[in-house]
Amino acid sequence: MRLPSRTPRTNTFQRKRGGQGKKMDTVEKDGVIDRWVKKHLVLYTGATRHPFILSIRDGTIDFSSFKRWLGQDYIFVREFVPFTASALLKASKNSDDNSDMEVILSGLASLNDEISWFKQEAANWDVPLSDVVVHKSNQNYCRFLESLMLPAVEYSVVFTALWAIETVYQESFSHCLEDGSKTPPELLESCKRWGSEGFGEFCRSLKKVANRCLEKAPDEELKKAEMTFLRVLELEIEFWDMSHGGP
Ligand SMILES: Cc1ncc(CNC=O)c(N)n1
Repeated sequence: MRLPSRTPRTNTFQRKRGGQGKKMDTVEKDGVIDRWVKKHLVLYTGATRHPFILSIRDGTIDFSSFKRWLGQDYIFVREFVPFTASALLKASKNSDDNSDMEVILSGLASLNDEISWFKQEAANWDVPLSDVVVHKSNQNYCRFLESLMLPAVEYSVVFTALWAIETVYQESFSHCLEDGSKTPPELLESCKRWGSEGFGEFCRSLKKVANRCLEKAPDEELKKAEMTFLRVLELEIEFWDMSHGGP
């Protein structure tokens, strides 16, 4: 199978210049993150082009799957808040760049809106959030987040996870908004939450921070961060499987 080539939109330097690969010196060198995405492209594509997402994009999604996802994701996002807060705490202690904290803080602020949005959306879809039974895949993912909140976990590892978790959603939901997609109108709001250009910009900021930390990290830490990236991809796939009605 030939995998689709990625658009050069991750290349912010080139984008800002409005260039289409004019001169070699305008092409930014791949950072650690891009190298990992290329190295693990099959797993990455598995997480960002999952059948659940493809069924939203082609309009064949079963709304009961969407409702299952909604209830489970609300639980996940509640756990994601303290995880993001733990990243903020590490940024305030370890970071050599003051703007890191602002990037995470904007993420926390949008999580505040997101929780309200989930409550409203659940009410619209008649999903009672108070009696959602947490699915095993979700439990595993939440437990993994908890393990990353421990003080001993390095900042670069936490940031890699944060970037990967947000980016899987961004790449997935933006795919449902592209020209030619047949996303049901009822689901457009959800897709825009993560698929919008604003969220894309946020993910690029996360990536810059992650790359900067990883470039300075010793080999051992780099290995840990790469394993964490892979684990996030696996957990995201399991989360989609669960939503899609898988095991
Ligand atoms: C399972 C999962 N992964 C990533 C996200 C996106 N981050 C915050 O909303 C999410 N909501 N759920």
